[in-house]
Amino acid sequence: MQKIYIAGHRGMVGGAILRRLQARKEAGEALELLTRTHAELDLTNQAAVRDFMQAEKPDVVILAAAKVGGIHANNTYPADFIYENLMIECNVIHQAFAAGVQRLLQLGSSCIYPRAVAQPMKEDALLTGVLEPTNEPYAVAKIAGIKLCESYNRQHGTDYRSVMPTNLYGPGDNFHPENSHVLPALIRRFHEAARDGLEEVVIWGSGKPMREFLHVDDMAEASLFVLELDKATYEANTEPMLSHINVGTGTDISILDLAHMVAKVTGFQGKISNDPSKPDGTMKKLMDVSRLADMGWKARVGLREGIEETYEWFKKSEDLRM
Ligand SMILES: NC(=O)C1=CN([C@@H]2O[C@H](COP(=O)(O)OP(=O)(O)OC[C@H]3O[C@@H](n4cnc5c(N)ncnc54)[C@H](OP(=O)(O)O)[C@@H]3O)[C@@H](O)[C@H]2O)C=CC1
Ligand SMILES: C[C@H]1O[C@H](OP(=O)(O)OP(=O)(O)OC[C@H]2O[C@@H](n3cnc4c(=O)[nH]c(N)nc43)[C@H](O)[C@@H]2O)[C@@H](O)[C@@H](O)C1=O
Repeated sequence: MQKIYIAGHRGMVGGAILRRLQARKEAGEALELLTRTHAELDLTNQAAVRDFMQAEKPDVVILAAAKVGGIHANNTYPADFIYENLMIECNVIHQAFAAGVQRLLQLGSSCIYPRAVAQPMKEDALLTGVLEPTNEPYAVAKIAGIKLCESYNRQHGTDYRSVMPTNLYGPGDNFHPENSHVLPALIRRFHEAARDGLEEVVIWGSGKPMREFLHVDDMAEASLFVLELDKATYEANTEPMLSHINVGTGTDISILDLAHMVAKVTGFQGKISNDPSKPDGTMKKLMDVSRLADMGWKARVGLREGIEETYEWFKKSEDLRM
């Protein structure tokens, strides 16, 4: 029996990972799935995390809990983003180690890479330049997460791995009008405009930035794929001080083209205009996904198909976190 703790199981990614593992358990795999809500266990509380890890002693930890948000939230609450994410990572990774956990997977983000860097971005672009200012505090915390895992591996011989997702979306996303990422924000805004017969929808910034979008089910599958690679394969495809693995689709789209796609899916037929007072952020951040592809994994869900599915979920869901 393998006991797996999924931190952040009520979030978009943690929820998708939990669903996959639950399905495997129902199919007969010997798994014990351990979860705690934020209210039951605040991961920024060191003593609470220590007590939990010591009491439960999981075999494997999946760290999908984090303070997460789009460009506006990152820019408006930088202290929350750096403090909470550093605390969560330090507590979960250190207390997992102290409780004897040998295997751990943590999720970072594509924003760890410098803002002006060769595209597509390879794993070895880490720490080669200046970060994008709109999310620098969050990115610094995510880089610390990678370095925590590498340091425990080097000093203590643990097997702690990191995946770096591109921009994610799908069922369970946060559809808050200001604090969410672009795709859920646009789904909600275009849906409401179509429903209310509005003539115009405004998108933030110039519409020119390019973004790469990965469906959360693909992300959950990739997370478990990396976690379950045998150690020799993982080590042959990474380096001790460059141990993270990019996860993405390898293709991107402009925000304006994305807006047109969401308009089509939601049935909005009016005008799309821009609000140049809002930040563009990084102009391009396309992942080089060859490390993962060489190990045998690639994304499956197409963007249009994924948006249609997410839109159906959005219309049915009563828990939109907004
Ligand atoms: N969404 C995206 O586009 C991307 C996400 N990622 C990374 O993927 C991971 C998962 O993100 P995603 O699923 O989208 O985020 P969500 O916001 O959907 O989920 C995060 C979860 O973490 C929980 N959480 C946050 N703070 C605490 C805390 N102090 N104690 C306990 N639980 C806490 C949240 O609970 P509650 O809501 O109750 O606070 C929530 O359930 C994160 O590491 C994120 O940085 C990386 C790239 C892109
Ligand atoms: C995943 C990644 O997410 C964040 O980075 P980001 O990619 O810049 O995030 P975003 O999804 O919020 O925006 C993408 C683009 O889209 C534009 N845009 C248009 N209209 C809306 C809109 O209505 N909402 C939002 N949020 N953006 C909009 C917006 O101006 C920007 O040009 C990081 O902070 C960090 O958290 C991180 O790692």
